[in-house]
Amino acid sequence: MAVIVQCISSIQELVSLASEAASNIRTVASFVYEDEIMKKAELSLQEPMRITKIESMKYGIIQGISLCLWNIAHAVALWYTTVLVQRKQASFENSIRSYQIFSLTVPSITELWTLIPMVMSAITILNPAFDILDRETQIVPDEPKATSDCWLVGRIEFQGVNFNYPSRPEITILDGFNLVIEPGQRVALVGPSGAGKSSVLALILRFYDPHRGTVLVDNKDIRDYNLRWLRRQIGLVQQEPILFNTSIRDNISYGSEESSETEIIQAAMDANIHEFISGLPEGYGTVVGDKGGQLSGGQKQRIAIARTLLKRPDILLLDEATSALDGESERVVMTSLGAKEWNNRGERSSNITSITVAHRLSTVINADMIVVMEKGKVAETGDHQTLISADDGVYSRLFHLQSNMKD
Ligand SMILES: Nc1ncnc2c1ncn2[C@@H]1O[C@H](COP(=O)(O)OP(=O)(O)OP(=O)(O)O)[C@@H](O)[C@H]1O
Repeated sequence: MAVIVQCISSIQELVSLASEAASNIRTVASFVYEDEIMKKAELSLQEPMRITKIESMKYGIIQGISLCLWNIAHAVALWYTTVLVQRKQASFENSIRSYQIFSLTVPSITELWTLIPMVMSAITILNPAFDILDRETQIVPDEPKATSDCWLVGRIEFQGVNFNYPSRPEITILDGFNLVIEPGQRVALVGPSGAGKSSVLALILRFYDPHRGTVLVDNKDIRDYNLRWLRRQIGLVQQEPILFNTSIRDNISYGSEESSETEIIQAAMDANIHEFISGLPEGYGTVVGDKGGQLSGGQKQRIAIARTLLKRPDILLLDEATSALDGESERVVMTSLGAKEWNNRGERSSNITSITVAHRLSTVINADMIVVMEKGKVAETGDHQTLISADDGVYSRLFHLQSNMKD
């Protein structure tokens, strides 16, 4: 059984290698790595080939032996039938009847025997799938009793949150993390790479639950909300937006299919991408290609922002979402995001709460509050002016470093 598992894992390795190489073909080609990929593919096929050869031989031998045994049994049965008839110990009629039953049933039994290895392989292949299906999720996505009938003002609070990823329990990502974000605040999370900024966003979206401490939204433990409903109130735009191989219109209205053309255009305008789309021969009907391959990084990001704005979230999370935009374009997008109120929905009178994770500090100077993170903790908070005036502060140091690099 172990050999079958090994064979399957080698084939899975090959499939993932091939799909990874195909979807990253530009990187592969630019590093002239095609031959290496082929070598790796051949290498990963060697073991399944060796196993398949041995298994085929075993199967052939079993088949041969069973066929041989069947023919011998056939001959013995025929011979014994003749003997019984000659000795008048059985009538000819009964002997033929018994022989017929024997010759019809025995091949089926032999056939069953040869099927056993195939059945065992099928069970081995299916077992991991059943294990996944049987796995109980710790975060219930659709708890009917959980809160889902309100709208959010967008106050977020982290109370003494300790967090580590389940795959690396020994590494503490957030360590006694405390933060209060008031409704409508535009907050920027900054700090060195690996400080835990994106992990903060992951906890707000409840991709994970904290190990210790509480995340509160509108003063209520995030675990008391219906998860699907909560995620519908939150908009997330990531650095690498996922676009589908369909029209720009469908990509923007993804998840908000009921939106009108006017609303789609307004979202595109807010994301500063309407002008570009209008200039295309097929406008909003332009198909963007596989993973948005026919668009630039900045255009993809702006379409993703438009898609999120159309969702009209109460809380907006931007994880390096404007990193591919030029300064002017970024300024326009950030200004329009800052002014979002959704008051045309008649439900909000204040701005939406937004949390932006950014490396380029020039993009966060207008934030209401800048949170500087270091090693899973809040190192400093304040607005740009306050933080820049603390000469020995982390923010001040990072800001001057980035300004000097530009000069
Ligand atoms: N899914 C995951 N499983 C295990 N560890 C992870 C996972 N995602 C992130 N990490 C680890 O958690 C730590 C914090 O990552 P996080 O992405 O939150 O940092 P960050 O401050 O946003 O970094 P960056 O600015 O480089 O994006 C890192 O050390 C990272 O390796």
